[in-house]
Amino acid sequence: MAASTRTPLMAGNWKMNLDHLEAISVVQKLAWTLQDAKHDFSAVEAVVVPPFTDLRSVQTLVDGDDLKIAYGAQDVSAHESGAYTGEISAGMLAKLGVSYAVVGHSERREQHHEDDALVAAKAKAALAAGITPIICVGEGLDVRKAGDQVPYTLAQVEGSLAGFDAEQAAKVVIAYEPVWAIGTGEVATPEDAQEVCAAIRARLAELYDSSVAEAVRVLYGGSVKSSNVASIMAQPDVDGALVGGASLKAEEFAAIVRYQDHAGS
Ligand SMILES: O=C[C@H](O)COP(=O)(O)O
Repeated sequence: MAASTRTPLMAGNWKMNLDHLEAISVVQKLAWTLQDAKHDFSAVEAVVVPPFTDLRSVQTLVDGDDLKIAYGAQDVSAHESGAYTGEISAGMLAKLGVSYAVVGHSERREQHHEDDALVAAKAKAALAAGITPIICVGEGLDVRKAGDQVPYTLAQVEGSLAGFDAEQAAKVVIAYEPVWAIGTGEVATPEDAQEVCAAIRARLAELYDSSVAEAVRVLYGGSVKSSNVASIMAQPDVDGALVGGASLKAEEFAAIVRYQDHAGS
C-alpha cells in the first residue's frame, strides 16, 4: 500500500482554560520550543484551539512574529448573522485568521444537546468561510461495552456529513474521540483507535469515493499524551490527535507535535 499523503495534524483543544494573557505565553513558548527543535511545520501541523476570547491575541502574536502555528475555534454558529445571542459566525472567525473550527465535540453534544444535523450545518458554515471543520464523533462507555463502537460512530459520521458533496467532504477533518477516554486517563489502545479510524475511512469511500477517503484526515482524541502519542500515530489510519488536557502545557504539547522524536520509546 502506498504511504499516505496526508499531513499529520496535532490540534490542542484548550476547552475553557487559559485567558488571553495566558494564551500569549503558551503559544510563544510552544513556538519557541518547536523552533528550537527545528520542527518542520509542513511535516506535522501544530494547531491551538483556544477559547473565543483568546483568538484576537493569538492572531496578533502569530501574525506579528510570523509563527507557523495555526489556530482554531472550539465551535462555530450554523448561521451567518442575525439574532443569535452568544453565537459566533464563521465569517467573524475567518476575519481573525482562524483555520479550523471544532464542531460536534462530545461536550457540546452532551451539554448543549447538539445533534448530527446541527453539527453538519456548523461544518458547512465553516467550510463556506474557508475554515476547516474538525468534526468530532465517538461512542460512550455503554456503547463500547456493547461492542457497538463502529456502527455507532459511523452513524454519527454519516449524519454529520449529511448533504455534503464529495468536494466538501474531502475538506473536513474527522476526530474520533471515544467519550469514555476523554479526560479520564483511559486511553483507547492503538488497535482500538485504528479499528474505528479505519472504519471511518472505509465508510467515506463508500459514501463518496476513494479519493475522499484518502484525503480526509482522521484524528484520535482521548487522553493523548507525549508518552502514548507515538504508538497511536503508528496506526495507518490515524492522521493526528485532538488533544485536551495535555495541550495546556507548551512543552508537553510540543512533545506531542514532535511525536516522531519518541517513536519506539
Ligand atoms: O478535544 C479534546 C478531547 O476531548 C480530549 O481531551 P483529553 O485529551 O483531555 O482527554
